[in-house]
Amino acid sequence: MNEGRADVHPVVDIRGLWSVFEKEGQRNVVHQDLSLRVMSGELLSLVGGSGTGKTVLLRQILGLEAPTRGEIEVLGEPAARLGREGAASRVGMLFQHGALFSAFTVLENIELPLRELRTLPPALVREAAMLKLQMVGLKPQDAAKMPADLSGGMIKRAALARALVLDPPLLLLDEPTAGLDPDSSDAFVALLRALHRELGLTVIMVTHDLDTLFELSTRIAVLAERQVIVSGPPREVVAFDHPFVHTFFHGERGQRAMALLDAPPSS
Ligand SMILES: Nc1ncnc2c1ncn2[C@@H]1O[C@H](COP(=O)(O)OP(=O)(O)OP(=O)(O)O)[C@@H](O)[C@H]1O
Repeated sequence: MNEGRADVHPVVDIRGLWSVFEKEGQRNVVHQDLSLRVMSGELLSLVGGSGTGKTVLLRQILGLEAPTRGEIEVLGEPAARLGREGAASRVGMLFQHGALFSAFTVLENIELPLRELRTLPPALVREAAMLKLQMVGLKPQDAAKMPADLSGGMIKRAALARALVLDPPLLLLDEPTAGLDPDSSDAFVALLRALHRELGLTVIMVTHDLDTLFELSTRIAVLAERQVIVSGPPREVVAFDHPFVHTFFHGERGQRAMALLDAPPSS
C-alpha cells in the first residue's frame, strides 16, 4: 500500500520485537526480532500456527502487555502509553470471547467506554451509542435487550458497536467470526467490509477462517519461526513457498476458500 511513501506514517510500527516468557524454568521465545508496519486504511490479517504469538501481538499493540524488547508504536506513540485511559478512542478491540457485561443492556454495554470518559452528558452518551447500535445493523428495539437474549451474531455486533463508540481509527479483531453459523458469519464479514471502507478504518485481524481471510484482507502477514515470514496481498502470500503456507492455504478448505480470490467481491 503506502508503505514506500516517506510522508505517510504507519498506524502501527513494530520494530525489533522480542517476546520471551519464562515458565517453570523454561524459556519460550515467541517473537524474535519481529518487525511489521501497518499503514492507514489497510486490513491486515495475521495468520500463523497455534502458539505463534498472534494474540500476544494484539495485546501488545493494545498496550495491555509490554514486549521483552523492541518498539511498538501506535499512531506515533509507544503502545504502552496508550494505557487504559482514553485508549478506546485510539484503538478499538473486538475480543474473541469479548462477551458483553451480562448485567447490562445492549445499549448500556455500548455506552460504557463513553461513560468512562466522563466528558459527555448522559443524553449525548445515549445518542452516540444509539447511532453506533444502528451502524452495526442492530435495531433500536434491541437497545433494551439483555445479552442473554441475543444471538451470537447480535452479540458480535453489539461488541463491535462498543469497540467503535469512540471512533477509534484502529480496530483490532480477534477471530471475529469464530462461533458464528455460516449465514451469521457471512453477514458479519459483509458488515466489517462495509465499515472498513466507509469509516476509513485501519484493521488488524487474527483469523483461522479462510473465507473471512480472503473476503476481507488487503494484506496477510504470516507468523512462523518467531517472525513475520511473509507479508503481502493474499495472492502473493498463498504462492509463498513455506510448509505452514502449504498446509494452511492449500488443503481442501484452502482450495475452496481461494475461489473467493477469483470471484468478484460481494458487497
Ligand atoms: N502471560 C503469558 N505467560 C507465559 N506464556 C505466555 C503468556 N502469554 C502467552 N504465552 C505463550 O505465548 C505463546 C503464544 O501465545 P498466543 O496466545 O499469542 O498464540 P496464538 O498465536 O494466538 O495461538 P492460537 O492460534 O492457538 O490462539 C504460547 O506458547 C503461550 O503459551
